Amino acid sequence: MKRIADSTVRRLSMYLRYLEDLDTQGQQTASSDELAHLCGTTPAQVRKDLSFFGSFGKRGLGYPVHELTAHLREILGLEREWKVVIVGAGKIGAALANYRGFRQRGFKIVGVYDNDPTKIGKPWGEAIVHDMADLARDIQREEAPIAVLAIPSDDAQDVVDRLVAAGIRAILNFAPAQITVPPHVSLKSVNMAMELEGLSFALTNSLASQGAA
Ligand SMILES: NC(=O)c1ccc[n+]([C@@H]2O[C@H](COP(=O)([O-])OP(=O)(O)OC[C@H]3O[C@@H](n4cnc5c(N)ncnc54)[C@H](O)[C@@H]3O)[C@@H](O)[C@H]2O)c1
Repeated sequence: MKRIADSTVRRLSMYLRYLEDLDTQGQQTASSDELAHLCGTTPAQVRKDLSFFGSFGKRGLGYPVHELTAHLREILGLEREWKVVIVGAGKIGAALANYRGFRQRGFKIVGVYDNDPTKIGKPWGEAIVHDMADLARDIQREEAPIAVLAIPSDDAQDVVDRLVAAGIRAILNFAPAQITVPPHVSLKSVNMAMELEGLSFALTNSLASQGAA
């Protein structure tokens, strides 16, 4: 498998969302111009991104919406269900566990874990909070490949090491900590403050360019 940049994968997810909408509306084809316009990129970028994965669409006719939707779902590995465990039954963990969009897109939360004795065994939304002591056993029994980490930074690396030892292959990390994982494990860290800094940059530069005009 060729190494595909994260930015390309993010755009594929975005193309997929718009294509699903177009498919639901019964639209048969979509041009690279249309996809670029919907996704805030350029037609050349759309063609380049999609050309990584073979030749879709015919020149002048655009991309077949239904077929490309199916291809993108396959490329992104969304043809199957992925089991997910959440570590940290706090505010972020609760928001994630209650988000129905994950289930709709094929991510099934199979367990929520915490080390707080006042939370363990208590109902938590539709789930029950499990003891960290059961984490490794449950991951192996469920064959869950994905973990979401929603605990404070202090223990983040220790918990990641436990997750990796238990067989987890991909981690979505919310803790603002520098985490390391072995090469066979994929790690994505979410940082809302960095996203806000991106917006701050965009605002600052658009204000600067308005001022310069
Ligand atoms: N990525 C972002 O943009 C973003 C935004 C807000 C918060 N955060 C971070 O997300 C994390 C969770 O935030 P929160 O507001 O949900 O915190 P919270 O205090 O509400 O919940 C944290 C939970 O983790 C549990 N916990 C602590 N240590 C544990 C361990 N070793 N094993 C298992 N469970 C453990 C606690 O008992 C608690 O239930 C924090 O690291 C926070 O800084 C990230």
